[in-house]
Amino acid sequence: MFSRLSIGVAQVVRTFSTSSQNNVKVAVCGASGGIGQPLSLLLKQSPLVTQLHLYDIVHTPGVAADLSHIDTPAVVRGFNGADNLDAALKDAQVVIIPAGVPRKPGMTRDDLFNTNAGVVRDIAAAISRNCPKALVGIITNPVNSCVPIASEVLKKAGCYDANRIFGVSTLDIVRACAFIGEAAGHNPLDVTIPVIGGHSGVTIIPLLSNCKPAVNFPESQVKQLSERIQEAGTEVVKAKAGAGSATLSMAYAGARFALSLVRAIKGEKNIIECAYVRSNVTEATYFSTPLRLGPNGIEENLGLPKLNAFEQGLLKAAIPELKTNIKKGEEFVLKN
Ligand SMILES: NC(=O)C1=CN([C@@H]2O[C@H](COP(=O)(O)OP(=O)(O)OC[C@H]3O[C@@H](n4cnc5c(N)ncnc54)[C@H](O)[C@@H]3O)[C@@H](O)[C@H]2O)C=CC1
Ligand SMILES: O=C([O-])CC(=O)C(=O)O
Repeated sequence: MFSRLSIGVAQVVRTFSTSSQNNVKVAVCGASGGIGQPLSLLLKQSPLVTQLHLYDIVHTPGVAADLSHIDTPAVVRGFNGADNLDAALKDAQVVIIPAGVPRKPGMTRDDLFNTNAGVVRDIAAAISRNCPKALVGIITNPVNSCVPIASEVLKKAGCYDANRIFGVSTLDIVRACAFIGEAAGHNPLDVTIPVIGGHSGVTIIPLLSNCKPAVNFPESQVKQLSERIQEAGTEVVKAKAGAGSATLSMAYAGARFALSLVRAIKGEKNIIECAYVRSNVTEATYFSTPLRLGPNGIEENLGLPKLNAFEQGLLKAAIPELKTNIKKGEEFVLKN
């Protein structure tokens, strides 16, 4: 069930040596939220994490006390309020950020910019002070703008390393595998597919032509599946009817991505994930493509997979939107 997450079942957890020299400290910023809590649970369940720091502006003492009673090796500490942000991040090797407000029906991800831009800016500034070498995964929306925001803040602080800053788009891949698995009659865990571009509407580019095992859907179904993957976040926002956006599937996807970073830090080879990163693959200066991960973040950007005519059309539609989103993030840091 958890094969994509690579987290241990109880037996694995119990046999894991806590004296491992490969300690990995992970910090979650926004740990008390709809994503933050189940994400922190999945990280606590993993034998790969040895220290788990939970930061939020509310409720972290309770979340940390609760999780700390789970019989796995990770030592859990809660950090509440802005005064404790620096301590939460001190020497973290992986920082995952689901802090900020989610969408309500009728909103776009870009409508979250005004609230969430400042949240990401302040956390990025704290990263520069306390853990400039951390691998950072940004979940907060709008991801397309928040990654440029964090990058500009780190540049200003003189510690920017493009290989270490990731926009987490793993949920798009998880959804693509689920929907294609269902449509093709495959176990979704056997499906792999790159989803490239960004993380909002038309900027999400699923590459069904690169799906493994290969799928042979009629054109109309390829279009319908691609649009469903692009609009899947909105599908959840509508179904939750005012109670927020995807949290549980995002926690699953976020844990998978965070644990891929942890495994890379521990020296595991050939870990490939798509993520939204600084890029020269297209005209957009940030773009998600498959990446080979290593202890220092991106080891190799595997570039643009081969696109068919339909997918080239999706790419063409995505670029102007991505450029606008990126510019908005960069200008925010210049002015604020
Ligand atoms: N990248 C992706 O694929 C996805 C991204 N998201 C985004 O993730 C974000 C969080 O979503 P939810 O967990 O559902 O929201 P939520 O409202 O349930 O939780 C957000 C948490 O962030 C905390 N927070 C707010 N300001 C903060 C600050 N300055 N410092 C630290 N913590 C702060 C809140 O106290 C709250 O606990 C949203 O922006 C949402 O749009 C959601 C789903 C998928
Ligand atoms: O749709 C949203 O607002 C949250 C999100 O990014 C997703 O579920 O993909």
